[in-house]
Amino acid sequence: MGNTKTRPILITGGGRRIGLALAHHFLSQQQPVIISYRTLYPAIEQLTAAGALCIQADFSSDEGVLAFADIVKEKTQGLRAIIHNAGDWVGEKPGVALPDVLSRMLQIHVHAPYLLNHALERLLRGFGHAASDIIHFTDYVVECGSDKHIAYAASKAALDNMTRSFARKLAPEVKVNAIAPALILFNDDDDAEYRQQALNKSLMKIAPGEKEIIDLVDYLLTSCYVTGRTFGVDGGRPLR
Ligand SMILES: NC(=O)C1=CN([C@@H]2O[C@H](COP(=O)(O)OP(=O)(O)OC[C@H]3O[C@@H](n4cnc5c(N)ncnc54)[C@H](OP(=O)(O)O)[C@@H]3O)[C@@H](O)[C@H]2O)C=CC1
Ligand SMILES: Nc1nc2c(c(=O)[nH]1)N=C([C@H](O)[C@@H](O)CO)CN2
Repeated sequence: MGNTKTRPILITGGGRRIGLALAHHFLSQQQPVIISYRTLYPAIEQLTAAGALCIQADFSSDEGVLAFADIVKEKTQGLRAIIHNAGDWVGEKPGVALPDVLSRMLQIHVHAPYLLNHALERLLRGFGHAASDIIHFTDYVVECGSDKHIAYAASKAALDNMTRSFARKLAPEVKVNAIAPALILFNDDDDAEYRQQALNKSLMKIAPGEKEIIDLVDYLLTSCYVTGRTFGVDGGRPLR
């Protein structure tokens, strides 16, 4: 099996919000962490000081994704897990070219996870039954679509489907699951009217914050049986 505490957990987009919270969570448990970051936030220096290996990467091209994978392979012989947190929430808006929206959404939510899972497969294998994990962060809208984020929803739906494909490919050494959040965190520029509208879309009427995701990630990492599944973290939104 190997000591899972020696193999790092790789988190893409670890420089802010959910990815950053996950990185600090694992570091607090003496679990080694590798993160990708695009923007050099102050948080990156803090993560480095806390012991994380922070690798700059822009996944807007396949070359950028594969270059990142090459660096990861130089830095470690094994991975405990890959958490595909990096994502971009872009809607269809006047003045924004539709081909650019579609390719940008597919690049970060489909190309990056697809290429990284293949490129890093070797680092996940060889440690025994259910010894490694891949977790895809999708979205509640995979179930129902979105009239304002069509390309985003389609790209997350592709990522959801890849969860089952990679689960078939990598079992039983590697479990592959998805987490499909609805509102978890607001963005700083969300105004009061938007915030109230968003809260009213679920039964629970809260934006729960990062811990809701962290707790589910912890569960998935401890399972020896669950794979190929998507877990909604959506406050009962489908029932509204
Ligand atoms: N927050 C929420 O309520 C919800 C979140 N989710 C999903 O959960 C995940 C985390 O959400 P959240 O923390 O809010 O995400 P954020 O949008 O706050 O951050 C996303 C991260 O991904 C990185 N990233 C985006 N595009 C690229 C790229 N082309 N190359 C490299 N890195 C990139 C960003 O880097 P940089 O900071 O440099 O731009 C950032 O670190 C995402 O996949 C999101 O889709 C799903 C539903 C709801
Ligand atoms: N990469 C991101 N994806 C998403 C975000 C975000 O801030 N960054 N936010 C949402 C919304 O919270 C949405 O779930 C509200 O209904 C979706 N995806």
